[in-house]
Amino acid sequence: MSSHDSTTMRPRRFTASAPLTGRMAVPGDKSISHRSVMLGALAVGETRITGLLEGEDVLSTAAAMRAMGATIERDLNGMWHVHGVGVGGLLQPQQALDMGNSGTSTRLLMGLVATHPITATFVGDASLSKRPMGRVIDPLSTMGADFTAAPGGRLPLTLRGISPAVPIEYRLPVASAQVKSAILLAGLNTPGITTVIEPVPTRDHSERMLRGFGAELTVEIDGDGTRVIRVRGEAELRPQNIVVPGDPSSAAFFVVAALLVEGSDLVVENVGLNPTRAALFDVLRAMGGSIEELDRRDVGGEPVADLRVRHSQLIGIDVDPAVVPSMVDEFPVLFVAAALARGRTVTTGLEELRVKESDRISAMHAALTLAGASVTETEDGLIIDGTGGDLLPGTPDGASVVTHLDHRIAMAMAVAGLVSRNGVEVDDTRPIATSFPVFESLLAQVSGNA
Ligand SMILES: O=C(O)C1=C[C@@H](OP(=O)(O)O)[C@@H](O)[C@H](O)C1
Ligand SMILES: C=C(OP(=O)(O)O)C(=O)O
Repeated sequence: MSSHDSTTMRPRRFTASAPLTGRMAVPGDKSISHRSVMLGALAVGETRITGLLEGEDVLSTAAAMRAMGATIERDLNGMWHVHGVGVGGLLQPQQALDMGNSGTSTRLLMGLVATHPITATFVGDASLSKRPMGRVIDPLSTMGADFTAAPGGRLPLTLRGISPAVPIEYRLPVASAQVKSAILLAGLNTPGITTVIEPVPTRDHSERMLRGFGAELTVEIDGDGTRVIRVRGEAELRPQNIVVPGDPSSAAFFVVAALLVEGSDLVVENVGLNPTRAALFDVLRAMGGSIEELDRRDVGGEPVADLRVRHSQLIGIDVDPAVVPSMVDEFPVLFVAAALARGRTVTTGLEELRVKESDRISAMHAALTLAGASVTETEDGLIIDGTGGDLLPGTPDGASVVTHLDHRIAMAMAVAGLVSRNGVEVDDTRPIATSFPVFESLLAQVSGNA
């Protein structure tokens, strides 16, 4: 599908909202959902998953694991049942694996296939086909896998896996949980110890879940914070009962919307607050946002709380680049918060945003500018001078913001529409279904339009 295919695009104008009130729950965490399906598919026996995110990205992972031999079914109560093939037991897929829009599916599955004696071709949509895969091709080649990729190390690509593979010690050149996870998953079916050295911590769901499934995995933290992660190969994974916590990256849109829309007082239930994911909420609090944690608890080995969010006058800040990995997907909606804050917000260190589903720095620069915000683009971030709480003008008649097949641009600009005078026209809402299929219905519910 093309991002400019006007025959099938689904445009929508998001307009000024009534206060967001009541209680709502966001769907399951996307990162944890992908990993639940993958690890379940590698365990021998039945893994049961409650709260799985049923978004297109996770369904791409499930289809690929089925194509490689796992049985994966959803029952009438919404519980997912995965019967795995065992580490080393993945079968050669008969057709190309369609990864849709999902970078996580692609990179993590490349890790799995790399150390099995099978060949798989990975294809994806126009957005995914622009994204760099060299960052996983390099370490997986060192382990012995062989790749034929489109120019620039992109999809479509064919991967010939190898078994036995060679264990490696790899220092991540870029802060990426996907690269880390690809290598750890490759290490599962590799004799000996595979080591990933992570100078900047990224989301640690793979480490937590691999341990939970019974893999021998250790994490050592050096004096300077560098993490050394070792996994012993030829692992035997044991099936698990998994409860997936709510996705903080999805909660982010409603938290920001409630902070910005006057009169809002909203409780977002069951939000995952793993410290490697939750920096957005700290940054918003530092900007003056009222976000209260209620009933902190553990769900599926992850910290979770209900968040009570009340409308607040936000103040611009300089965002510390050290927090970037722990809120990497939340910058589009943070930019919207900054556009309504009093004063200037400066973000730096966001180079990775340029290689997500879209170049999120330039996409948000263009989108917010069209909606009437005051935004300057730099090499590695945006500088935003906020309105001080006044509504944004909104997009002019006949013009719409371009989402470039990027769900987070679509949802961030939907939130901008709620605090605009004329509304914000988004060119295509279809990408929202990759991570948050019920976004629009939840928005209608909490703003009293259901
Ligand atoms: O490991 C994961 O589940 C993810 C890691 C991040 O990507 P990078 O590893 O490319 O930073 C993030 O942007 C993505 O949405 C999910
Ligand atoms: C970057 C994202 O996902 P992925 O890399 O899996 O496409 C995201 O969900 O914002």
